[in-house]
Amino acid sequence: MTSLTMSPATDADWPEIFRMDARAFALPAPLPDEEQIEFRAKFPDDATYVVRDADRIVAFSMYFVLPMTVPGGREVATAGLSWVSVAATHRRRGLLRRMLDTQFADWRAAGHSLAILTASEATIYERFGFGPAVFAHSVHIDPSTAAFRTPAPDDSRVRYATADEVSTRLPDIHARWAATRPGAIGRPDAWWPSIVADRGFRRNSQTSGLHYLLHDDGYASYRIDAREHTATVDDFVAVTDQAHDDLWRVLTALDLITSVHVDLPVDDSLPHALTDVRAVAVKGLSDVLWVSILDVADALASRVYGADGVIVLEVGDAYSDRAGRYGLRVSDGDAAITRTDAPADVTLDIAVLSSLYLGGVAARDLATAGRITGDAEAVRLLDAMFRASRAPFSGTYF
Ligand SMILES: CC(=O)SCCNC(=O)CCNC(=O)[C@H](O)C(C)(C)COP(=O)(O)OP(=O)(O)OC[C@H]1O[C@@H](n2cnc3c(N)ncnc32)[C@H](O)[C@@H]1OP(=O)(O)O
Repeated sequence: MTSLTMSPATDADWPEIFRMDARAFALPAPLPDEEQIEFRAKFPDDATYVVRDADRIVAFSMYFVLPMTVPGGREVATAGLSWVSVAATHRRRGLLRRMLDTQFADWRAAGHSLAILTASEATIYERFGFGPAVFAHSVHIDPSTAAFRTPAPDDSRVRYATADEVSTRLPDIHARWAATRPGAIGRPDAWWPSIVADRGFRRNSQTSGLHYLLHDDGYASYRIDAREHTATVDDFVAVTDQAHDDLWRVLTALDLITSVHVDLPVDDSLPHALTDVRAVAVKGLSDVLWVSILDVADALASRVYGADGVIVLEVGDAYSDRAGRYGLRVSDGDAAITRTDAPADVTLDIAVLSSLYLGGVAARDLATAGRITGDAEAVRLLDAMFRASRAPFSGTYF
């Protein structure tokens, strides 16, 4: 390990970083130049690390600063860990741990109270205090049975749009949507070109480019698989219920399409708007966003709660220094948090508290699974406090 050094990435490192990450993430390699340029434009200069073995790069990690909506509607700047890769030649020698130790210190120094990530595997990040916090249903919709209960409006405001129109309209629509959903991740300006660009490596020879549907209060993009006659929704954002239904009326009535595939929030209203609830078949449940609370008092004070009350949490943390006893006093939905010596009502790990944070996992279920201990009354209160009015949905993979 002594020959291994860690330092911020320099401009000259990027071609090698792209080669290494393409190998690690099983992406097509080499990545075309235009895609490398697009990716590079998304990365901040001051938040990237490489590990070198002599003069070769053998590991990389970075983070974005990403706004995330928390229950109650406040937007919190989070540290979004991403592009973590360790060369197959150097795996399981502690490089991920070493990079994360540095990232954690950076996040703390920058004053972030929350870190987030989209995980390649579900067994890696709990040891660092991350818990799965946002889930999505992967669904297949059968257009032949997907009839809406109410007639279509005469004046549907959904239209096909060009990439240029979409580029102009999406940022505003997306920001308006993000304010309505806990867990929604805001997209930095530098991300839009690559989201709309529809680059070739995201499709195979049978798959169409992106088709864009636009509404004053929403949009959707999808691709068609010409051999399977399926459509896969790439992005779906609706600020209003009307936009949601108007867009889905179009997407569920695409001629010659036998199945529409999409990831939906777990509380999406679509099945209930249809005459046949089985038209929306849930094929899987995925853990789309992991959260780690970095500063317990700050993070817990940022969100709004579903029930008032007083509870003492005994938080465990085997990775860093978040362990301790925290008193949570909620009044009119707002919390005051203090360190306390009072007896604990419930005991839970920092990863479990992080899973609860956005309201996407119920305290009751975690207690049933043995991940929270405490008497039934305390668990009921914890459950009621951490509920959110809507299931969280992040909407962006990074
Ligand atoms: C946020 C993101 O970017 S998610 C993407 C993560 N990257 C990938 O999946 C790309 C392919 N994989 C890799 O590049 C690497 O295998 C990594 C990054 C997952 C792991 O890197 P390594 O340097 O091998 O991990 P490191 O040796 O530091 O292990 C740290 C701990 O995590 C554990 N661990 C590492 N990888 C895994 C895994 N895939 N599954 C379960 N546990 C794992 C190790 O056993 C070790 O446990 P311990 O310290 O508690 O005993």
